[in-house]
Amino acid sequence: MVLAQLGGSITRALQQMSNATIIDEKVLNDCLNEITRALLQSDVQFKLVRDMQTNIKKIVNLDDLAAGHNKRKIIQQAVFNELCQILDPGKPAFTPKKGKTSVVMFVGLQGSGKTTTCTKYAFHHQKKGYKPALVCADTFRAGAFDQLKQNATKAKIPFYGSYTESDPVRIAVEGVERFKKENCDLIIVDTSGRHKQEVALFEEMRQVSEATKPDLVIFVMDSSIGQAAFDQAQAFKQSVPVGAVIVTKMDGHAKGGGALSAVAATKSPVIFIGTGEHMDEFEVFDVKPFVSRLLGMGDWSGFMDKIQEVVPMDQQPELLQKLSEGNFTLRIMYEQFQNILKMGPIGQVFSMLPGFSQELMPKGREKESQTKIKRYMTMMDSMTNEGNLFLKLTTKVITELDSSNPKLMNESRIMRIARGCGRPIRDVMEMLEEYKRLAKIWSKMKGLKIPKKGDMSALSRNMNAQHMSKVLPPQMLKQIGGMGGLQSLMKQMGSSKDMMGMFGGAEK
Ligand SMILES: Nc1nc2c(ncn2[C@@H]2O[C@H](COP(=O)(O)OP(=O)(O)OP(=O)(O)O)[C@@H](O)[C@H]2O)c(=O)[nH]1
Repeated sequence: MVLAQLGGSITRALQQMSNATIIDEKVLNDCLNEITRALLQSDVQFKLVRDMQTNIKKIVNLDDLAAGHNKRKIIQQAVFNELCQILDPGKPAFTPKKGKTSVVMFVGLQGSGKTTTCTKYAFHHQKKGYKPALVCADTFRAGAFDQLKQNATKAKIPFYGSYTESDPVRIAVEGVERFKKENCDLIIVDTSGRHKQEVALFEEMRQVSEATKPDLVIFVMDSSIGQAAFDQAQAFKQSVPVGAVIVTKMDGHAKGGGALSAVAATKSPVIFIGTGEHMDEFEVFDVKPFVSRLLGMGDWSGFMDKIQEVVPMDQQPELLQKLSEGNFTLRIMYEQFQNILKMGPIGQVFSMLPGFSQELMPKGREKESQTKIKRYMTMMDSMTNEGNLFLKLTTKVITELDSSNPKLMNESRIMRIARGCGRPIRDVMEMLEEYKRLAKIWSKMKGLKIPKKGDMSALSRNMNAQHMSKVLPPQMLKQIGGMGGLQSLMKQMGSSKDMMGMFGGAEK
């Protein structure tokens, strides 16, 4: 996944350095060399890496380190600042306004994912209430119009193009005019690509740009182009006024460091990344959370957003209430499993937690745990649900799924469940053991203060390190630096709403 290896290497270099008893110039240099190597291997341009190393050396004061301050944090902060600096050109990209016509032109080499990305970009804005439209000014590649037409039809986005007209400028102008009349507020022009940077391509791009006067030109770059990224991005910038970058195929094996180089070359921010072939495999790109995840520092706000995305708002207060009562039922476990499956790759979600790098969750393991979750859910489907009584207390009916007393799961019930789902008895027992383990963890949440509006971010605000340490997997807790590390982390976090508060000094 996205630069995971780089993040892992940097985290290891920092770890090694903070293990050293005395931090002198040599130890610092070793650490920086290690980080430099990792960046170069990830295809970040040589000059950028060299400048970064010089800057860090200027910033990091060895006397501070010797005085016993948190060495790892000081260097990590410096690396964080430098990477943010590279990725943040200092001015935001143009953002289209709803109800006011904007023209956005896409440029990039053939196969970079330009056409796919145009549709993703249109679809993203459509979901936000914009009225987008697509114009296919790619007359170079046979089939380009059909591809755009197909994508646009799928997303129900109006499109314009021609099978016969060979002049891209004419098509672009006609398309933009048509959609202006139709009051579209986001007109996206897809242009031709070439296999390599050619004079003809740049000339065509320049003409389309002059004729349509785009508010924004987006340079689309394939993340796997490696060290060529800087030069390629610069060549495009010299022909048209590139104002933003979208890096595609970040889901592949690409090292991804080229993205950093492209920003430096175009002095334009990365605004989205493409993470798959499908329409919604498209993520807004934010510098600080990205770098933070890269360095294993976590992205608390991203994590909370992810949770809010999957636990429907109306279920949140109820869930919190139950947890605060220490009432963790099998049904809650079932619902949480459902949520975990909805969250997407677990490694990706965990990488948002501080101290946990994505590299730690090997791909195979991820699949394994998803399969296990699904297996547990199948078994739970054989448990008594509504209408099928488990216990009848005087006023309340409790089903197996709603019980929080595992002792009531006797042998005959276990045998019935195993028969019902066609799994061996030991599997059902394993699932119940897992439930007991989780129930024990969550019982520690008893007494948690429930915020009035009951949202998940408020939950984390009220969590103290004690609560948190009991919920985190032991391996993760160890990574953060045990209870002490967690306490200081939470203190630094202040408000978990914005984990970046932790990096207060990172603000420029
Ligand atoms: N895995 C993955 N594939 C992608 C992504 N973006 C685009 N692709 C694929 O990359 C291939 C090329 O994408 P296109 O959109 O056709 O490329 P293009 O740059 O428009 O090519 P031209 O129109 O010839 O200039 C297609 O197979 C896309 O499905 C991405 O983020 N991840």
